[in-house]
Amino acid sequence: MGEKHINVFETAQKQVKQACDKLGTDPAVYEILKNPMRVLEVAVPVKMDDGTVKSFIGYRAQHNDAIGPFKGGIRFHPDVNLDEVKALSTWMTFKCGVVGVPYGGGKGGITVNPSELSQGELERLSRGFTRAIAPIIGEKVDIPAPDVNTNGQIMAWMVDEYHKATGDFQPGVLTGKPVSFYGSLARTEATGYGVAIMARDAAKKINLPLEEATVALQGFGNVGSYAALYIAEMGAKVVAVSDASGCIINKNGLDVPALAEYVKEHKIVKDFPGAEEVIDRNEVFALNVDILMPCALENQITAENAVNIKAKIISEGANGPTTLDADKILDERGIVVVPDILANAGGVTVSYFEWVQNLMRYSWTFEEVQEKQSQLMEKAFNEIWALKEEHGVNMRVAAYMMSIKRVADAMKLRGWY
Ligand SMILES: NC(=O)C1=CN([C@@H]2O[C@H](COP(=O)(O)OP(=O)(O)OC[C@H]3O[C@@H](n4cnc5c(N)ncnc54)[C@H](OP(=O)(O)O)[C@@H]3O)[C@@H](O)[C@H]2O)C=CC1
Ligand SMILES: O=C(O)CCC(=O)C(=O)O
Repeated sequence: MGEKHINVFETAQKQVKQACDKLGTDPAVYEILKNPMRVLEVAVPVKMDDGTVKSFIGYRAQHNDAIGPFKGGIRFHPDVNLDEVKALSTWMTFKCGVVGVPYGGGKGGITVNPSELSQGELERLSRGFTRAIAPIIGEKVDIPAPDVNTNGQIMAWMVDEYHKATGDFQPGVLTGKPVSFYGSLARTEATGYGVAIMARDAAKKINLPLEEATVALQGFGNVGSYAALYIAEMGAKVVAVSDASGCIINKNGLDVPALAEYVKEHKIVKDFPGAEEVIDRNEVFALNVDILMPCALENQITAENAVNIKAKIISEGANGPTTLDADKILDERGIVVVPDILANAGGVTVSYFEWVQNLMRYSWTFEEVQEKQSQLMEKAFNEIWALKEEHGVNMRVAAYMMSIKRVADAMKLRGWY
């Protein structure tokens, strides 16, 4: 499934335009925000294990830094392309604005299937990409982090390579690092934890007791696995989980910690012994559940499958999982969508805490970090819910309205328009 032909950068631009129109902002605001301020495309030659050299294309998009340094992950995936990176950097600007962390938006990626690389090739590619983007990143300038198929080890290599390339040891130049190397406790869990908190808050608003709620997730990587673990811990029943291999079901509830252990070892969900049934991965959205958590990639909830959705709440773990047409259908059908720029903002929120700890050379406990994260996200949720009620818009439009106003105010004060 997934409508790859839908251009996600055009989606991002339309989302921004819609909220600018609703706010009645000065035309200059959309004129500035419709494109990233800077985009760098690089070709990274890598010596492969067989002695050949392969050149990989990568990007770093810097959307807007009116509020603070550019911030956003780096994705390694075969579908990475310029428009995708531009869209993801746009979404980052407004995600940071929603939770009020002092950053603008950035995003990077390399067009590569990392599962085809050896560990040595992966390291050389990560280091080569860091050297290529080193001139435009920095602890106070642009701070990358993990995204799809990147992790703490890759962030640690990148900090090391940045140090070698610049002679400047800046552990805060990347976040999402291993805890034993300037990482923050609770960063690995943060995005999924936030997705679960946002689903819980939405359930409260529509009087859906979590203990009676059923949940289905698309994607069981970093975001999906922790979203599932936390929503189960909060009392809901996770009945379905999909990944690229298929969708597993247990109507009595999957044992999520056991599934997480299983996937660590076997990589795929399909053969998990605790499943009652395995269905096609594309059927996950049509299941009879109360809460859906898309935690994979863009353009997954489409006009075609949105009509079959039975859930009352969608908490978007992925960036851009819902197409514009699908959004309209979900809205008309009264389904509460907690938009990506709020639902998955836990990652960048705790990245911010990691960066603050790096700059202070100090560390907080796991509980302190999670407490700070939930406070920021719940505050944002309540503000957005109130705005949605006040203006009669959905949560996505309300989230953009709140965030655009913050960015626009900063741009105005800086004299950009
Ligand atoms: N990591 C973070 O902190 C943040 C991530 N996000 C967003 O969350 C999403 C997921 O990221 P993350 O968890 O880090 O990435 P991971 O690489 O850890 O996991 C991605 C998951 O999506 C699955 N997947 C891919 N295609 C499909 C499909 N067609 N159907 C079902 N499952 C599929 C993968 O399955 P398989 O392994 O079988 O390929 C895997 O389980 C992305 O949109 C990312 O931008 C947002 C905020 C922060
Ligand atoms: O942790 C971060 O800085 C950014 C994470 C990210 O890429 C995202 O929120 O999409």
